[in-house]
This record gives sequence, C-alpha cells and structure tokens, in this order.
Amino acid sequence: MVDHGMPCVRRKHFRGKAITALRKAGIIVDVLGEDTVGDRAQEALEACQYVNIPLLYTATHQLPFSVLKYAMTLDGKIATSTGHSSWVSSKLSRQRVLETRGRSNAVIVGGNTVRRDDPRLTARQENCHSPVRIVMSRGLDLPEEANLWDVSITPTIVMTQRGARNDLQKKLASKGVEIVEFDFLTPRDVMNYCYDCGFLSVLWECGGTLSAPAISAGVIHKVMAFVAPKIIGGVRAPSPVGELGFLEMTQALKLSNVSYEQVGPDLLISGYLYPIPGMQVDAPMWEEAPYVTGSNDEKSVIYFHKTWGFFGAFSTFSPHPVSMENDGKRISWHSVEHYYQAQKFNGVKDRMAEKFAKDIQAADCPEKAAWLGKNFARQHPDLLQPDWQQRRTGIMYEALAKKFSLYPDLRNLLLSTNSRLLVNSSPFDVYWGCGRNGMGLNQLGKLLMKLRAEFEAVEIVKLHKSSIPKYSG
Ligand SMILES: NC(=O)C1=CN([C@@H]2O[C@H](COP(=O)(O)OP(=O)(O)OC[C@H]3O[C@@H](n4cnc5c(N)ncnc54)[C@H](OP(=O)(O)O)[C@@H]3O)[C@@H](O)[C@H]2O)C=CC1
Ligand SMILES: Nc1c(N[C@@H]2O[C@H](COP(=O)(O)O)[C@@H](O)[C@H]2O)[nH]c(=O)[nH]c1=O
Repeated sequence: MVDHGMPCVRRKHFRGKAITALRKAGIIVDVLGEDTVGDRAQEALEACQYVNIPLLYTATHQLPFSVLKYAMTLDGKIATSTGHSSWVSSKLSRQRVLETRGRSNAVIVGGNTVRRDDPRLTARQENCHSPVRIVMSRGLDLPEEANLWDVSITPTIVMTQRGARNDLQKKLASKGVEIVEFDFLTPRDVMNYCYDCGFLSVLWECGGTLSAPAISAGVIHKVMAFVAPKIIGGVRAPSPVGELGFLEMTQALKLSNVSYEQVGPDLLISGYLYPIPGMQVDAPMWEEAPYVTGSNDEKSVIYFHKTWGFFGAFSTFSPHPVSMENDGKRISWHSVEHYYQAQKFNGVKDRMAEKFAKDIQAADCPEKAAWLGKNFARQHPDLLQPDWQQRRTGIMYEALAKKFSLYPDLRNLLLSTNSRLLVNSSPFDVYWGCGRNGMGLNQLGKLLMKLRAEFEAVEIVKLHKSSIPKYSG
C-alpha cells in the first residue's frame, strides 16, 4: 500500500487493477495472505488498522476520531495555580504534539486556554498541513488581538452561543476568523459540526474545564497524556480533567490498548476510551473480572440501555410506576429510577435530605430524577443514608423485584430471555452498566438475571405442582 513497504489489506473489488497500477507507479504493495503470511500478516493487519483508526472510528461513531492530549506534572497539574503552563513537558514531547497536530484535521481549545496562553496551535513545519483551529467559548470574552486570529497559515473557527458579543464577532470576522453560533454550545454539537465538515481526526488541547464535558459527552476516543517528572503542587492548580461527577473508584474510566513510551525525560501514556473498531480489546489495567466479555457468543448476549429499545423495559428509566413500602406507608414512584435515587437520602434526619428525597420523587421524568439524585449526592455526600454504597444494590433489587412482579408482561419478557446474558450497555455507567469499553460491572444486568432465576424457580415449582396427579379416591 505505501512507499515504505507497509502492507495493506486488499479488498475484493480492488483485486488486480489497483495493485498493478500502484506497483507500476513504483509503490511497493504487500498483499496480506499472499506476500505477507503468518504472524507477519497478523502484525501487518494490526498496523493497517492503526493507520486507519480515524477512519474506523469515524465510520463507527459517526463523529471524527478525537484525541485528548495534555501534558501534566507528576502530581497531576497542567499549569501552576496562576495558570502558567509553559512548559510542563519537554521539547521532544512538544515536538511529538506538533507532529500529531500535523496529522489532525482540527485542534480544539477552550476560551480559558486562549485567554491564558495565546496559543498558535500550528504544526510549525514548512509546507506542511496545519489543522484548523477551533476555539470553544460560550461567553466570547476573548482578546481582540491573539495569535489565533492570524489566519494566514490556517483557518480559525470560533464556536460560540447565539448573540454572544456581537461586537467582537464582527471584529474577528473582519480578520477572517469564522464564527459559528449554536443555541447552546456543547462538545457534541461541535463534533457533529466537525463531522459535517468531513473531519476525520480532531485533537483536543484544552484544559480540564472543557475536557470533562467532552469526555462526559462521549466524544473523546483516545487520551495522550505526557507525564513530566516535575512537581508543582498547588491545591488550585488545574488538572487535565475537571468534574465528571464520579463518586467512587469503580466509576473510573479505564483505558484499553494502553501504551507507555518514554519521550525524552517524559512518559507518554496513551490509551483508548472506546474500543478500537474491529480490534480485540486489550485492557491490561483491568483487575476485576470482565463480566461482559465473559461470553464469546454474541448471540447469547442481550444488550439493553435506552427505554425505546426492544428490551428497554429492563432499564430503570422505563415508565413503570412502582409502589414501595416505607415505614409502614405505601408510596408510589414514577419509575424505579425515581425510587432508587430518592433512597439515597431516605431515613436521614435532616430537613435538606428530606427535601432532596421529595424533589426527586416529584421529578417529571426519570432523567431528571437521576440528575437530581447524582447532583445532591455529589454536593452533600454527608446527607447520604449510612452505608449507602453497601445497601444500594439491595435497594435496587427490591425495586426491580416489585416492578417485574407488578407487570406480568415485563415478567414474561424477562423470562423469555432464558439463559441469555443481560447487559446494560450504558457507556456512561461502569457500575450499573458495562461502560464504554464493555468492562463495567453490569450490576443491573446481574440483578435482572438473579431475578429471572427466582422467577424461573417459581415457575418450576408451579409446573411441578400442576403435574402431580391429584388423588381422586
Ligand atoms: N499542560 C497542558 O497540556 C495544558 C495546559 N493548559 C492550561 O490550562 C489552563 C486552562 O484550562 P481550563 O481553565 O480548564 O480551560 P479550558 O481550555 O478547558 O477552557 C474552558 C473554557 O471553555 C469554554 N467552553 C465552551 N464550551 C464549554 C462547555 N460545554 N463546558 C465548559 N467550557 C466550555 C468556556 O469558555 P468561555 O469562558 O470563553 O465561555 C470555558 O471557560 C491554562 O492555565 C492553560 O495554560 C491548557 C491546555 C493544555
Ligand atoms: N503547556 C503545554 C502544552 N500546552 C498546550 O499547547 C498550547 C500552546 O501551543 P503553541 O502556542 O502552538 O505552542 C497551549 O495553549 C496548550 O493547549 N502542551 C504541551 O504539549 N506541553 C506543555 O507543557
């Protein structure tokens, strides 16, 4: 395929003509399975897949392949507490970043990075491709003069919210900067925009304020972290990823296909937040049993997540009200999710905790109940009911048992899954779901399978009883 002898997979519809044409043009073409066989063919196939990663991700996710890159000190800071960050990583590491920029269609930073660093974000190579620079700024409180407004080398696009600082918009537009307005600026909207532009790979060089919502939105596929053997300290010094709302280590996002490379004095750690399409997940950091990948037979697995899916009723968000007993009183809940979230504060003798539980109960949809429950817990972990972490699985099980007992159709649907593995495929939840790389704990799936086994046991007893011949003396 390429002039330095790297092989490539041949597709049937290319058979013959393209290969001959390339060879005639003096390009060395190795055909897997013909010129390259055995272990080398496998290696070559992997090499091809790595080369094509942006294309594979873009095709699979319908979003450009996105890499979050940052340079941090050994104590996890990307700048000092004053925001000074030049430089955390070595010259050699920064050179690597320039090369990565040269292979990217766009580089994204947030408003703070522009205000603090006045970056150029070019690839700094003569006659070489430089990516389009994208600035995400909601308030548009950006300087009138900045390196990024010089578009003579490569374009700059400022993405903002409708109506933000029209005066500055005009000034920037007059310098040749493109302005794109969104009703509400989110990382996903920006990535959809990039996808529509035909971009295949995007490099995020922002700070933690923007990287966190980008990760939460599921638009970051790979992380490149340069770790410099330096310590800067500072409780307010920024870190590479801001608030993700996680409460326990089990929620940590685990990277797969991780590589470690020394670059000058620094260590470059790279890995994938989503499995590389078509490649086996290799997760060396995974210490718990990878429940979901336990079965090789895809047909034996039922994935559920969104309520509108075929098995959507398995989701705790499904609109099946449940009435649960509490202190001798029966209380009705709009969904299992409402009940579960409110239980976080149940029984806590505190007016605020009581109000939290009431607000969650009154939430007009399960999504709102989940959002409220998670936020309250994050802001007031002191108000969680004692031993919540230990008790929550049991609480969820009680609610599920009630839901599937109340609705015979749901019970039948659950029983119809026989012995198939049930997996909550939520990419954002590594406790109740399998997480984005399929390795989460899948607690919801496990509870449903436990419940199914209980229902089956009841069915067997019923069948047994009905098959005992009655004495008709
Ligand atoms: N060592 C390293 O690798 C790097 C270090 N840095 C350092 O980090 C610091 C800046 O990082 P940080 O403060 O986190 O800033 P970011 O670069 O993450 O920018 C945050 C800004 O992004 C804009 N934004 C647009 N949309 C959103 C959204 N949906 N959610 C959140 N923000 C959004 C906002 O701009 P607005 O306020 O304009 O609306 C927000 O203030 C600087 O000190 C810089 O030197 C930065 C990058 C890399
Ligand atoms: N501080 C820091 C980085 N910072 C990133 O590089 C940007 C500056 O790019 P430029 O103006 O083109 O040189 C800056 O705004 C931020 O996004 N990168 C790194 O590889 N290592 C570092 O130590």
